Amino acid sequence: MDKLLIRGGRELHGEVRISGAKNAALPELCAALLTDEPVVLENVPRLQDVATMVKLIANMGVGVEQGDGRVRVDAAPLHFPEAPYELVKTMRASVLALGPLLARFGEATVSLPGGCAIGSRPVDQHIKGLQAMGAEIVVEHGYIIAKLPKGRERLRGASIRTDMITVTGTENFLMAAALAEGETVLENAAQEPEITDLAEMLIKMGARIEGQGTHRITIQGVDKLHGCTHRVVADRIEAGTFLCAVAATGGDVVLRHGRVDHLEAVIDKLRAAGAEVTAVDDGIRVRSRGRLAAQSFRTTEYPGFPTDMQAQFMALNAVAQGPATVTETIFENRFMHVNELLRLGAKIQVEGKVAVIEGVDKLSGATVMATDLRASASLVLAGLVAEGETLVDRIYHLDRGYDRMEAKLRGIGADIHRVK
Ligand SMILES: CC(=O)N[C@H]1[C@@H](OP(=O)(O)OP(=O)(O)OC[C@H]2O[C@@H](n3ccc(=O)[nH]c3=O)[C@H](O)[C@@H]2O)O[C@H](CO)[C@@H](O)[C@@H]1O
Ligand SMILES: C=C(OP(=O)(O)O)C(=O)O
Repeated sequence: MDKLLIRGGRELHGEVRISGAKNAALPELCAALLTDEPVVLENVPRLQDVATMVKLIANMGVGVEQGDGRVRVDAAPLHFPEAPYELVKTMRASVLALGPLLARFGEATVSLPGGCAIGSRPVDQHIKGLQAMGAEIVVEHGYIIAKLPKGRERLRGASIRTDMITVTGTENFLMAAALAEGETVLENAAQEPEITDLAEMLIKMGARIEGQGTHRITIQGVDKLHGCTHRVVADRIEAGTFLCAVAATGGDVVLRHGRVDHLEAVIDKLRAAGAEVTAVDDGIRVRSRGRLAAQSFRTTEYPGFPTDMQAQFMALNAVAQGPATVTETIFENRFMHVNELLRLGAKIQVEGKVAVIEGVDKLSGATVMATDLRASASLVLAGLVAEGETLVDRIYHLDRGYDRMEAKLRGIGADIHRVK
């Protein structure tokens, strides 16, 4: 099993190219299932979840060609509208196949994604919303089995208000509603940039959507969608991770393609901590010197502080000056990195949803174990600032969602290597 060996204590300097967003590429690969014409996605990140999604749709009979960050999807030959457990178990985003399959074929069988390290993550809201659109859904033997009632050819538009804001739920409804009969109104919709990017792609395919980027999205269903070429939006979480890395280690780095406007909550905290963050031509520049001031924050839905950045900012707080509280409001079990940070010498106490961090002068390298995607990134950041060697085990979690992270870090001066 691959591990990362990091020798900490180096400043980071230079330029990093931010890849396309995992959390946009995954729904967009599923959106390509909505049409029998070819769809080309550009700027697709090279990471394990994308490979899994490609495998999942290829298994349905879809033609997929890949190369140079482009993926061409031809869903005309799709004949098996199913997502089996073996492929779904490693990636919750597989549930995004449900809406498009149901909308185009009137049936779908998708394995329940199951719980994962960060929380139980049910999909009840996805099911409830699609039922409101006329689907008959049962959950049996670990599968969501959905179909249209006899005599119906299309989903019908509906007014859907979810109990909480759900990102992939909103995406499933957007894709399903694009081909439904009549109008769908999504109240309490997620506003993440990945939602807006998906909506823009669907509009290129002929969908009629208004209100993306707000809590109320209206979709007028159309009979047919066509092919398109779409460039995946830059990954704000990858950019945020590099921002925290440079802020914590010190240095001066430009994140090419990074978007300041998608990271305001994180950048506000970095500036308050003492890092200099500015918008530059097609990118973000971050400069940092000396010890930062620890920052308290609560994770909330976009445009609030993203839960997907909580672990990385916690690593920065661990070596900053003063106390800070971090409150995780989205997932019930997203402090798995804390015990590993403690092994590096951090001082953190967790009480329910709140972690209290007392910044220490230095961390010291040790062997630590990654438990989920962003926890892994947090441990890498901690390793970059720790004295001596840190070995991060189980980095398959990191590979799920980062495009060659260690190569990018090496490119700006980090001493980090993949070892067996
Ligand atoms: C592939 C992808 O885009 N993943 C992102 C997406 O995950 P994902 O879309 O799975 O996260 P949601 O926005 O759905 O989850 C928000 C909260 O709602 C709960 N919930 C959600 C749906 C449902 O049917 N029932 C229910 O109870 C969840 O357990 C969680 O507590 O948004 C999360 C929150 O920003 C991010 O951390 C993930 O990186
Ligand atoms: C939790 C994440 O992803 P997923 O929803 O794919 O598990 C993430 O990107 O941090």
